Amino acid sequence: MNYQIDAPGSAIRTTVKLPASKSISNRALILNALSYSAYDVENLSDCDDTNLMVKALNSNDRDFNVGAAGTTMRFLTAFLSKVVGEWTITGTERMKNRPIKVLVDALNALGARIEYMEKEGYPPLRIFGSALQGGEISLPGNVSSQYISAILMIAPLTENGVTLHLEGAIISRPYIHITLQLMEQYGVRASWTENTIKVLPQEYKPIRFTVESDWSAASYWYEIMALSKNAEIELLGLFKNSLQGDAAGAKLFAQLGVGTTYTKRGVMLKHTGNICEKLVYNFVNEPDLAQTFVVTCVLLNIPFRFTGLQSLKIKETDRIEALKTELRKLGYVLTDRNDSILEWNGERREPESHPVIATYEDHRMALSFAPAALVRPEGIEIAHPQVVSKSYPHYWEDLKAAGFSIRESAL
Ligand SMILES: O=C(O)C1=C[C@@H](OP(=O)(O)O)[C@@H](O)[C@H](O)C1
Ligand SMILES: C=C(OP(=O)(O)O)C(=O)O
Repeated sequence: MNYQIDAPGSAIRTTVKLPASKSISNRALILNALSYSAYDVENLSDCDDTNLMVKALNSNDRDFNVGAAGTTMRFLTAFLSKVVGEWTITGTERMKNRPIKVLVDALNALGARIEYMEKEGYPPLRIFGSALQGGEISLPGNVSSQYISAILMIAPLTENGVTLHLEGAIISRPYIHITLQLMEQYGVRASWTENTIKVLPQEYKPIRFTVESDWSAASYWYEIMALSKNAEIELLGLFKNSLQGDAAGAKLFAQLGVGTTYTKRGVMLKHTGNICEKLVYNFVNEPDLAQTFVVTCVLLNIPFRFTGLQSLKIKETDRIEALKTELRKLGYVLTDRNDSILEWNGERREPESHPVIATYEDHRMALSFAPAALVRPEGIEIAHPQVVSKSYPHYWEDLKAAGFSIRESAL
């Protein structure tokens, strides 16, 4: 099934209840389990990745399938390695090609026993859970921060605590901060100096915890605002002092003419008319925002140079290739370099007469391309639109409520 999406017939005036952050939801679920909390996490995300975590933590099975959920795969691997028993964990075909060696090596060095069931370095895994010794180890910080978050959350429950020396550049750093801040809210302190994070043996304390709205999901509404001539959009449940690194999207969108006013219940977006001539930015701290800004910039005809994109190659799909291929269909020629830089200097070619945007089982492809309907008189057709459920299940309903027309079309 495809969706044909067309722009609203009149000005957009909408208030959106965003999904809750899946990053925070999945951490809170692990910390709730580790603190033996009797409270439910409030305002938990209803997205696939969080539902998969809930299902795994509440099941009596020994074999887990976490689908396409990266955080669920990585966090559960660490969690299960200290739960006595024998477990297996697998996921989608793509998940079986997303590397996990750095995490497995690190956990094994801390006393775990984890084996590969198929390909060395990749899921599925067999985990022989037991009490963990902990200790002092080095691991690369430049592949995925999720490995680091996964280890940190179980670190206080090891016999000797854990000291992590992070080698190389540290990518997705704000996600490590989210982990440490949530651990602190659950009563555990860690120290982070330069490239070393140290967690002593400690106990978690159960707390009542409410998840904030998802700043990554908010970015698609900022994109809609940037591409609209006349719109007023209110996004509920977002705060200036967010735990999420993707809150940085608000400042960056200011360069694309979108102003943010913080209110008691969220943010109001307004047009400012101040638009940069070229956008240059390093996305190493906010990799999930890259697709939003790439698509917004080309559609606004703003050349860009985006660096720090190295982790995009191992996400739900190779996002650098996916962006290049799909934007080419719309007539934009992007170039990439060193697997980490994506640029557009304004080069165009003849667009396809009836492009269909492929989504590669990547929610962010559908989420970031749908707003293109606002600048294309013929609208935009998106393949496999159901992929959005990975992080934002009610996206299409929210777009309809804002006035977009969304019709099913056959493949
Ligand atoms: O810890 C997290 O919640 C996440 C960390 C990031 O991954 P990497 O650390 O692999 O870049 C991000 O892309 C992902 O969507 C969520
Ligand atoms: C990369 C993402 O998720 P994950 O790595 O958790 O699958 C994402 O949501 O963009």
